[in-house]
Amino acid sequence: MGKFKRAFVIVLDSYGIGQEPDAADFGDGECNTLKSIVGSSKYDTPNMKKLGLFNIDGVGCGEPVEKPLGSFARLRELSRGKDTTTGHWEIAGIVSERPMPTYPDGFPADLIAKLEKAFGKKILCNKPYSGTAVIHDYGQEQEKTGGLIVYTSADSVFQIAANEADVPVDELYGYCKTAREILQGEHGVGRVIARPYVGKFPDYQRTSRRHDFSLDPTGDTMMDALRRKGLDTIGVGKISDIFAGRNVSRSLGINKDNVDGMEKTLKVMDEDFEGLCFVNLVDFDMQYGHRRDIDGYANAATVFDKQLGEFMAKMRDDDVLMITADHGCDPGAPGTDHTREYIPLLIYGKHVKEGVNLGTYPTFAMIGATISDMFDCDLKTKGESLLPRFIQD
Ligand SMILES: O=P(O)(O)O[C@@H]1C[C@H](O)[C@@H](CO)O1
Ligand SMILES: [Mn+2]
Ligand SMILES: [Mn+2]
Repeated sequence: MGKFKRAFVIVLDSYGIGQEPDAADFGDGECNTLKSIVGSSKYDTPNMKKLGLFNIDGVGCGEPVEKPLGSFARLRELSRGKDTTTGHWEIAGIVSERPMPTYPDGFPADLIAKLEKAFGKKILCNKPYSGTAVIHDYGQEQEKTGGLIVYTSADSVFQIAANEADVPVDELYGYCKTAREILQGEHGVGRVIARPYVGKFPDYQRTSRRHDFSLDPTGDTMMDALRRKGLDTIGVGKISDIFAGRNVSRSLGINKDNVDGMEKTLKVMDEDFEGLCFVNLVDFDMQYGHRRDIDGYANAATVFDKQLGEFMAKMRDDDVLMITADHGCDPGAPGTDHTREYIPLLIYGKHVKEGVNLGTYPTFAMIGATISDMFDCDLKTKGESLLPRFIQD
């Protein structure tokens, strides 16, 4: 066994650090999620700062520290997408050369007809929409007609929203599974997402029983490589959903919120597993990024940073921590969609050199390649291992 026994990879969903050179191809101009939240009075992340967050190439905000505790890098996305599935798959090693289908004008009529027949229900809306606005605007029609609210975004997603009082969650999951089977090939959207909500007009509330039904990963992932050697691959939050469950040896399930996700992760630290603990903290994106709530996002970053302090204090000598993201969702940008941004990579542990600026790399898959290298596995990926550059001899 090499120097590392447990690798914790924590994805702060949508925590981008500045627009990528090809941001305009994705409809984005100047954008920088980190810069937007650093400006808020709610933002205070001493631990991320100590690790070297503001020492990363081009972050363009915050104060760099003299002696960062971690090694750090800026990663570019090679895949042609700026969504959660594409981003997590690339972190794990897969570069998606072809963009997944998106529907800026809604889903085609013949596809809607096929889905309505399969559901036995009417489809309402069928437009790109913000998920909180769509239930406000269509919730009454949903109650009156018993139809299903279908909507999308700039991402490759097919989202179904319904009031739990009319459509029990398990029934909603059933419709999503049916849609997943139909939405393949040319219409193989990255995710079908169940969006249950409760309440009466105009006070609807989305519940935490969101569930993402992803496409099967289209290439080799770091979980596949680690499982080929019988190592553990634990998922916290929606990691298992994002990879359609493939080679996630144990899933701790959807988090109630980020605090719950970090509490679960802190508990995993008491276990003697060997391999990867892969964590997604989605509130940054879902609760604040898409809602363009700068102070909310900044406060979530501050709350996470406190739990990060607990995590760092609890690490063992043969642990390694990587903190990263999967795309941007700049709360200071126009609209409500993701933004095409570089992601940060902070690496910390007893066997990790302090203060090494690893620079900028062309793909998120550097992470998957590095994890595979740490455990002497054989991941097939375009990423290259950063291990030789930061490992403490
Ligand atoms: O329902 P909302 O507006 O939160 O949907 C967002 C848009 C993204 O495509 C989806 C997955 O991140 O969440
Ligand atoms: Mn995401
Ligand atoms: Mn999102």
